[in-house]
Amino acid sequence: MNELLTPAEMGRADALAGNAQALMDAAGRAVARAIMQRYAPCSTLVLAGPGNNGGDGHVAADYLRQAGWAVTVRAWNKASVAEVARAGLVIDAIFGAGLARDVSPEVAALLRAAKRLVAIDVPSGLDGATGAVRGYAPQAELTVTFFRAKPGHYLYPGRGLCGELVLRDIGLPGSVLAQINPQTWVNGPALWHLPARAPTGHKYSAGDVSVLCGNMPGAARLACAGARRAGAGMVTLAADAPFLPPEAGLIVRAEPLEVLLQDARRKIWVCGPGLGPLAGHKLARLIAAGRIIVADADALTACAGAPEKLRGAAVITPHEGEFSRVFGSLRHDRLSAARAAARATGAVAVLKGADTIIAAPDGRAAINANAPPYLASGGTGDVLAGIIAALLAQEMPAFEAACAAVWLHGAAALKVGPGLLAEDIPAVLGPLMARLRPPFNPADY
Ligand SMILES: NC(=O)C1=CN([C@@H]2O[C@H](COP(=O)(O)OP(=O)(O)OC[C@H]3O[C@@H](n4cnc5c(N)ncnc54)[C@H](OP(=O)(O)O)[C@@H]3O)[C@@H](O)[C@H]2O)[C@@H](O)CC1
Ligand SMILES: Nc1ncnc2c1ncn2[C@@H]1O[C@H](COP(=O)(O)OP(=O)(O)O)[C@@H](O)[C@H]1O
Ligand SMILES: [K+]
Repeated sequence: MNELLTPAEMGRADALAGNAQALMDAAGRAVARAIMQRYAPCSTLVLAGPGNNGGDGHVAADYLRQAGWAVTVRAWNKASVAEVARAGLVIDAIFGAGLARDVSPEVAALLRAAKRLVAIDVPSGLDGATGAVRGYAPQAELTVTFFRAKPGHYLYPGRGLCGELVLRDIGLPGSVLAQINPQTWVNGPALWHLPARAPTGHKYSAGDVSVLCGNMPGAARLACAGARRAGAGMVTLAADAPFLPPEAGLIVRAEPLEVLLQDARRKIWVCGPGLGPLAGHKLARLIAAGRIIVADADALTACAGAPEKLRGAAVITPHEGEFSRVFGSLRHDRLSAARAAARATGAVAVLKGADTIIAAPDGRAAINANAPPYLASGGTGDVLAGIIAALLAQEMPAFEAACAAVWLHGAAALKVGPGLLAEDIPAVLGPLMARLRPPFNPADY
């Protein structure tokens, strides 16, 4: 159920399944049930559009009436703002997957008048492929969608407009997915497996991560803490100058980068957090040396307007500001922009934010949905870069490593709770990862 289907892919699923009438009956019934489970009977107005979304609305009205509800159905172009405003509950069945252009000001005025609104499939005006609003889209209390959710249910602003999202099975067989071959998922443990630790492993076999340290050493140290707690066997803070670390166990090397690169075991590098103006030069050096690189923060800023300089990095982790600096301003379709960035650089692109997108150069993409808003706190991105590096060091493929790290980062933040500081995240990673790793069974070895 992790797959996300664009409206176009959902159309193909419908066509492959065939029995349109039965699907519509199941969809309308699912909407009526979801409403009856959450609301007391009240004067209900269905705004029905010209396509199948409107058809679902008619069916839902029939089921609600059978249950004794007072329901009026109005065609979307016949309803008045006044009757919408009077209704106790409005069921928005105007446009769903067939939204083809911006909604008109007249439709927007109708939807705006609703006091309480339940959306069928999507709030009308919400682009299911991108999460963008086309003209206007109302705030729903509840959105009932069918078979598989859409990217727009998980991407802001759409995610915020859906209210509670309910996904219902309507009898469409999962086997149609084999023909559609969806390439977008909600991020979660079903997409990746954390590597097992061999009982005979040593610190280098669990992975060696080096973190470049520059003029803001706190950021690099946070990345080190993330990497150490996410299971890297050896983590080195590569400082250019002698540096006294307060935490025991953090290995600091003050040799020049060229000297450190002579050690072939130093395969995985975090380049960027707190690195300062030398970040561009150091990134180029690491790429030339064929290292596996997580490029973050200052390394991204050093590539402003020059995404080709990131070719050779394994994972890039821009927030929206850094992304815009490198790739140009982000418009309404961040999912496509992240995919294009991954294609252009050959790196897995992690576009960070409330709805972090992880995109692979081959077109796969995951949208993360478990991160609480208090994760937005200085330094949490540095910790994330370290977690990704640690999972790369444990030989997870780049897309899976980035997805797993983003999910663990969000889950860790939830576990810490409000008031979180970046340095709280590493401490809770161990127990979280222990639950997800394959069970350790000596008999297997
Ligand atoms: N598997 C599933 O999930 C199932 C899904 N089902 C349901 O089907 C829904 C999709 O149905 P759908 O394809 O008929 O499209 P829908 O959204 O009703 O709109 C199309 C109409 O709107 C019009 N139109 C578009 N934009 C407009 C605008 N801005 N302003 C004005 N008009 C606009 C467009 O006009 P046109 O562009 O052709 O001029 C066309 O007439 C889906 O959301 C779900 O509810 C279930 O029934 C069964 C299983
Ligand atoms: N509203 C939000 N909800 C959930 N997570 C968020 C939100 N805003 C930002 N984040 C997450 O917080 C982290 C911030 O990283 P970043 O912007 O690099 O900050 P820093 O440079 O201070 O480490 C990212 O993982 C991002 O996905
Ligand atoms: K709708």
